Amino acid sequence: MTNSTEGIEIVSPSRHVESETHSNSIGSCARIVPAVLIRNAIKRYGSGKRSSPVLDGLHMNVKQGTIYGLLGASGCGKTTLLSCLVGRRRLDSGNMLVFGHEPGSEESGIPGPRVGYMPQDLALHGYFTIKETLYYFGRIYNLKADFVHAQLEFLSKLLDLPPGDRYVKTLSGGQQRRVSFAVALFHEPELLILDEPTVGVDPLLRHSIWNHLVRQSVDHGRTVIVTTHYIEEARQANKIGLMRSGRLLTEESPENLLRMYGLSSLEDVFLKLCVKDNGITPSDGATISNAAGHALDQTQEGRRNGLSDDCIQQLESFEICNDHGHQSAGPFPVASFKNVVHKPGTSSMNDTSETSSAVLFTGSCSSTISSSSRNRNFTRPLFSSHRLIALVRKNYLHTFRNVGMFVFIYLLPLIQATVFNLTLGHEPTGLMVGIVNDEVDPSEGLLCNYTTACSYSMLSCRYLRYIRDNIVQVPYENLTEALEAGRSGEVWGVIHFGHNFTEEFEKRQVDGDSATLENIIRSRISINMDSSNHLIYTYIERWILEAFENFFKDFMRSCEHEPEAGYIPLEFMEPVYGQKETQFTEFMAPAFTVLIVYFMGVSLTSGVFISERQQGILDRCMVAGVQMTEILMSHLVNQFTAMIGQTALVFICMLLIFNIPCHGSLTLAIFITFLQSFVGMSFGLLIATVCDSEIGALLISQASFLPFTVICGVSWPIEGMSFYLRFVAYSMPMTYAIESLRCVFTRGWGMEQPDVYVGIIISIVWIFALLATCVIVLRARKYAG
Ligand SMILES: Nc1ncnc2c1ncn2[C@@H]1O[C@H](COP(=O)(O)OP(=O)(O)OP(=O)(O)O)[C@@H](O)[C@H]1O
Repeated sequence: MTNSTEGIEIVSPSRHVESETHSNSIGSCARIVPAVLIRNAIKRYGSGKRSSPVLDGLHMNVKQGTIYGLLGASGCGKTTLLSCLVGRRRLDSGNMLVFGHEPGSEESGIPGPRVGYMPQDLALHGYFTIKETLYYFGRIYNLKADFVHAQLEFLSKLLDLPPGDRYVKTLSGGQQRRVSFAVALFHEPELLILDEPTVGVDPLLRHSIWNHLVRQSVDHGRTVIVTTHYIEEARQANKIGLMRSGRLLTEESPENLLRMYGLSSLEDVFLKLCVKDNGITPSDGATISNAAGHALDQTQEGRRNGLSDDCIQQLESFEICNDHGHQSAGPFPVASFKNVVHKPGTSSMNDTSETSSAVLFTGSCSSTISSSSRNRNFTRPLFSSHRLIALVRKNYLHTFRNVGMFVFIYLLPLIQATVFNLTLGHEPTGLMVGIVNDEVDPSEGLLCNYTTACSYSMLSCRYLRYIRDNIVQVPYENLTEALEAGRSGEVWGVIHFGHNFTEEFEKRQVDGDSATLENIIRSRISINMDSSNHLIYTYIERWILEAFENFFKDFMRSCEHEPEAGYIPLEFMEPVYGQKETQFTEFMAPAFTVLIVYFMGVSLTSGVFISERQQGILDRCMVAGVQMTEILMSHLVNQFTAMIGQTALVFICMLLIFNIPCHGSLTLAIFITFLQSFVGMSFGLLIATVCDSEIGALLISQASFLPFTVICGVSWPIEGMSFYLRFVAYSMPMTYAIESLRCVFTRGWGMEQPDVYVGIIISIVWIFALLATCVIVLRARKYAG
């Protein structure tokens, strides 16, 4: 009997029940291979005293081609059970088989396209449109284009979805849940696992959703496990499992439950069972019969369904067989799935596959199902191109639809490089230095003159003219006043000339080796410095010395003496590498380039799949068959292009805009930088695999910034560190690379130099080590495929 609501065909529950009776009446073991079979399932969260079982000896049996309504109060463990069924969690003990195999095993094909999962969380990308969402999953499942198109139209009508170009984030909660539901239905899986699909859906639509589920089970033999808070809507299920505190109180058809308890509503039945359950302490995990009194255990149920005793024994031997870990050796169902073609009408997948039969039982109950589309072998390659393409495309959309992210990726490195060049390494200017020149005495006519001749006249004034403009000379009347200005921070230092400086200087020149100590003291220029700022102190000291050298040599020249005569016999010749006046910026530039790309890599990747994991998107994708290695690879592909852009921008900024010279091969310099970007990205991925929250990832990446920066010799030579700390410094991922890049930039060295190739080799070793650790962590956390 069929009805129609808004043009959608509604199949009445009565027809559905009729069909179930029919299928159950076939007394073949093949027919009873359950879609889901669970025995004595135990699952705890956490460990130690605080942990209590969420699943507590649960038994469950779901026949193929039926709808199973899983009901229970909030927190009773429904979602946990479903996540174990889809292979995202493992039981602590007990047995669970889906289509005859343990979920998560390769043979089961779950996770994978056999199952359609609608989690409780939305688990969708908000920046996708509805159409893009469904196309995305279409690519993940490798569905044919015409099938995808047809399904999109069909499900849009069935679920009354908003226009396909609406972004998911702009939809109402109810609309979003319907899109989520559509995703679960989209590829027409054999097993549908739906966690509260009808929340926020109006009654009319709920009705058509249920009718669609009924039709899926009746017409297409699909199995549906559905949780719902609307207990009465579960009347349309073939069987209901009433769950409480991690156990099933009963597992029966709605009609039987109502009949057995003589009640008119399932809510009342549930209430009655709960009241009974309060007086019961389950011993070895509550069985259906001991909990409810009236409900049947699986053996009884088997008898009701007309199964032979042999078959029932086989079902009962499930635990024994599985405990030995030899599914194929024992009497338990041994399904061997091989690839089959599955198209709309015949198969919707693009996978190359073949139809085959599957041995379901050994011994007297052996039976085969030929030409069954269920018997597929989902061997998982390391990655599949269609899933990888879907993931890469998704990542690009995420980047380019998110303005903040785009700016972060491409403008931030540019801004950082610009800020670096504008702020670091430049000579300080406007440094106030006090001058106390006791030689000058206007009352006695002793004033500064500006002669350049060979004349011992007011040499103090002559010397001061050689001091760079970076120093602002502030005259003071006397030394006490000037020193006071120094103490109060008005000047960085005080230069003092004695009363007869020029005279004493001349005497010292003439006396040479026989100059007296008194003469030496009177002829010197005394300087008091504020050394609280080391860099400024160093600059002023250097400029004062430099000024004296220039003054002295010029004076000697004006007197036609050899300029070097009488000056300290030290001469810094042309440097082997670089110039005499090499800017600090040039020293810092290679290190800063590495720093920028490294930490951009870390920041970009450290949060990549954390939000997806938090929102349940990652889980949903993995239930769809996506493997963690594919997710990692897709991020590597995406970050790769971002890294190319970032490295190019940083180099353009450094070399072209701020004219930092690169004396070696530019290609080599870019290669070393690029590798460091890769190291940063790998470290970021590791953070993402370890952390469960974005804030945790942010804290780790931020916390690593300062120690890494300081210890890698970015701004201070490693030679200045203590002996043991140097080992730590050299074990950091950036240290050798910075040295290597400096060698290329400033020395112009090439690959033949050990200092260069060691940096490259160590970067590559770091990349492999970090990525391998990622995979290990993901496997340990059960996120790997
Ligand atoms: N990852 C986790 N770590 C620790 N405890 C958890 C975790 N997930 C669930 N739990 C706890 O396990 C219990 C069962 O949770 P579950 O989500 O399976 O219940 P539920 O029946 O689906 O509830 P609801 O109907 O509200 O969704 C709850 O007490 C919950 O707090």
